[in-house]
Amino acid sequence: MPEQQLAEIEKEHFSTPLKADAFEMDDETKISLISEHFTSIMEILGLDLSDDSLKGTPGRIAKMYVKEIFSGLNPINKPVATLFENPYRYSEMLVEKNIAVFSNCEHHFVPITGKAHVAYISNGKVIGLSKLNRIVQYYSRRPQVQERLTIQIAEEIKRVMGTQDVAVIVDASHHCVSSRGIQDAGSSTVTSSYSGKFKDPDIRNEFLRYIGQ
Ligand SMILES: Nc1nc2c(ncn2[C@@H]2O[C@H](COP(=O)(O)OP(=O)(O)OP(=O)(O)O)[C@@H](O)[C@H]2O)c(=O)[nH]1
Ligand SMILES: [Zn+2]
Repeated sequence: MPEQQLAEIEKEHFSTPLKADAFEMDDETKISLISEHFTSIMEILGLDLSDDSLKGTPGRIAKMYVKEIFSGLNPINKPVATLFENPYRYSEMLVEKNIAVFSNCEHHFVPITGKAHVAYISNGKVIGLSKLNRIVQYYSRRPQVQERLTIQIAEEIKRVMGTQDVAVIVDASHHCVSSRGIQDAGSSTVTSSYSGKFKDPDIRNEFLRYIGQ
């Protein structure tokens, strides 16, 4: 098994709970099995799978789970960060704000949608901006709780940039709260992670000002 897959299974307090054999099955087998199981779910619900519009749904869902919305479970899909030298000696914080978050709640498997705002202070290198968006997208593409998503994004930026000076805010709506259950469409959930220099209230406030909070 590739090293990054093993590393993902070895548990940190912020790791997604994964089975030891999580990556032993290939994607095509996962898609085929999920499709079979989803066929059963739809049949139990009473749907007629010979219908032209419904018949492809189990396969579509299986492919979507493995290749799209849960593709971030497999560290093979983790974005590789492009780092650059910092000859211009930019030493202030860099903020990437309003990064789209499309995730799914691990309790109900319905969407979590919102925004992430991330910041770091360079420890020598700078990162290609889009890689910050990609890190957010990668960890969003798992069944999630927002607290863990926030920490996973922060830990990955710290690891890649070799600095503790990282801040992350996620502001998201949970469809399990809006479309079912309590059915409160107006509320959203804000989570944050501040490390290193961002523990300083002045630095933290500068970040909050940039993101308009
Ligand atoms: N802390 C946290 N809770 C979450 C998150 N996403 C969903 N939840 C909550 O997880 C809880 C699951 O509670 P249960 O009581 O087992 O589920 P339920 O019967 O469907 O609860 P209701 O949503 O209240 O109908 C709910 O209160 C959800 O709102 C998240 O990202 N973080
Ligand atoms: Zn939920």
